[in-house]
Amino acid sequence: MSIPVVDFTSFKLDKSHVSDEDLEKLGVELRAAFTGVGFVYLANTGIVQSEVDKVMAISKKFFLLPEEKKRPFERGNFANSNHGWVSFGRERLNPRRPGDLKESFNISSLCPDINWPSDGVAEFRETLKSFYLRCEDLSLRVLKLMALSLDLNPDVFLEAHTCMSTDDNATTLRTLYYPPVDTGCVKDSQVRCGEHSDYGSITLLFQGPEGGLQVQSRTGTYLSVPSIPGTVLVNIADLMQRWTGDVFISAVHRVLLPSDGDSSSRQSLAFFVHPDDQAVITCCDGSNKYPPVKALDYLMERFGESYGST
Ligand SMILES: O=C(O)CCC(=O)C(=O)O
Ligand SMILES: [Fe+2]
Repeated sequence: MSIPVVDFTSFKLDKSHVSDEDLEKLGVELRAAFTGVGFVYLANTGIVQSEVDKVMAISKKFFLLPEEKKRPFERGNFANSNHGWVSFGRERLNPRRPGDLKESFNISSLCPDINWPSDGVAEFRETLKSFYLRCEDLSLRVLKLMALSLDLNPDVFLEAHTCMSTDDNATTLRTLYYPPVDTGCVKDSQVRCGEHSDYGSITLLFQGPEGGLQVQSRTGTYLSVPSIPGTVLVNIADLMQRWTGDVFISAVHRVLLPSDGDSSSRQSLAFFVHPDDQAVITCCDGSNKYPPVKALDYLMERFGESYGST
């Protein structure tokens, strides 16, 4: 089993016309990926590598700032409870392991009066905001294709994602930084990013050239997921698996330690798409396999597991 690459040219960003035939073709390809391994690489989406590189470069500049410059932006200091900087080791995506060897910054609010890092990273705000909006655009295209691919009303997922980029929707652009690993300080079973599946509807993922991501296949073995420049990795998250009555698969993934002697850092960007806070997620095939759940209630429960509190 491997992760397919799908050519998204016919529905790329900024394209206003797409034929029904092209939509159907893309739907069939996405369906095969999402019912199989749960991950797909999209090529030619309109989001180009130079945009990704720019976001990674300004992010790295932020992460390398002295701690006192980052502290004021810590997650917990904002009205939006998930927005902000998450310090090194703070999060455990697999609660059975020690804290992940990474730090991150969550952009969960685009509210105009929010305080952004600017000292030494003047372009941080504009670069991340515009990347957020590009990812939002692409996600809506993917959500439409997913509904079509299941022969559902093409708006069934879109109707539950009408408030992205407002405080009534938890969608988050997260920039991640994995510093060089100091093997002398690594705790037993500690890794860069513990085994987990994502919480929301879908995730767009961009890895730096280092790669390192691994995805668990249906048979339980882990596949290496290299970085393919110019592509966007898209994966199904848990609430979408539940929404589709387990038709689309939310696969477990992780990032282990680099090999001995590898002292490189690693970066990635994840755009976690969530339904609107008040959206009630009910199995779209009418199966009632899972009881209806409000998107925000579901998310809060999951955050409680990865941060050790709600
Ligand atoms: O850094 C990566 O490549 C993966 C990160 C991830 O899976 C996550 O933050 O949910
Ligand atoms: Fe993840």
